[in-house]
Amino acid sequence: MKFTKLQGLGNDFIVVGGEERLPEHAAELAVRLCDRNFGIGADGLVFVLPSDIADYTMRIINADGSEAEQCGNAIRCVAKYVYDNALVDRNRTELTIETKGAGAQPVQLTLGDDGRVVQVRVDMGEPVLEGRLVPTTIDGNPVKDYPIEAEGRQFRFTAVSMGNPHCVIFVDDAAEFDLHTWGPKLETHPYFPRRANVEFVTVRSRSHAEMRVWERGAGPTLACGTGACATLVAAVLAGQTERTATVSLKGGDLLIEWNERNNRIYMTGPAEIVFTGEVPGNVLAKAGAR
Ligand SMILES: N[C@H](CCC[C@H](N)C(=O)O)C(=O)O
Repeated sequence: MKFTKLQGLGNDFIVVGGEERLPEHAAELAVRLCDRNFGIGADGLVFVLPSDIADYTMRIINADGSEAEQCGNAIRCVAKYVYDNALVDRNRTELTIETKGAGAQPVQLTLGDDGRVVQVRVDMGEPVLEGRLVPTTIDGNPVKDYPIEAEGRQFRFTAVSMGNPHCVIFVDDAAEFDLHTWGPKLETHPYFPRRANVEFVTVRSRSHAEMRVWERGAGPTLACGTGACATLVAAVLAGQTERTATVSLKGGDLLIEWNERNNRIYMTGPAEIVFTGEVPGNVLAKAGAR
């Protein structure tokens, strides 16, 4: 099985094209191939599949084998993958990528001098503050600055769905916060029936926030695109930033805009191909794949 390894701000993915549908062993494959010792190593395994409503469909499987509804850094990587590999008409720098959580998402490509994608602006759709995915309404109230307890420690969080669930918590110093202790405890908190991505945020100015993330199904990653979108939404709701701000992650910066006119979130950031390769049949067999 041929693959391409890509990364967006150090959030890294194994991207596989050429399949007609999601392989039945996708979860086992993700666990095996994302392993950083026994596999290729990545935060997730991404399949690029045909779509009836967009140029391509992206299916993202976390390193623990769970499928996510959406993934911001991966969608930028998929946009680069399909364009650089001429899987779309190369006269087009505006494409659409279908995701489980947000339908057909428009992406705008920025090309470098070599004619390859260097940056992608993604229409991430509207944030969801109410409803099904993440209980952003508890006792009928939108979950904004809401108390949550984990092993005797009290936090206050804002729940935002970007197609996938996010729990955003403001702390004094995100870069120094004990992510490894509190991230997993909050990821699996009973408030989140499908678990949640957990973002710890420090607002630095009206146009700049710093964020560290514990991702559902992947743990501490260097960057989370949907998490950066959720961070901006929570910071605007808290009156702490403007609707356009830079979110600084451990792996780098994303520009996030929450458009007041259409309520949609736009995320702009890089995507890079690291290497290509092929998984031999004996490794695939260990993951139960044919
Ligand atoms: N772990 C996430 C999926 C990847 C999201 C993140 N890598 C991004 O860039 O948005 C989830 O289970 O919802």
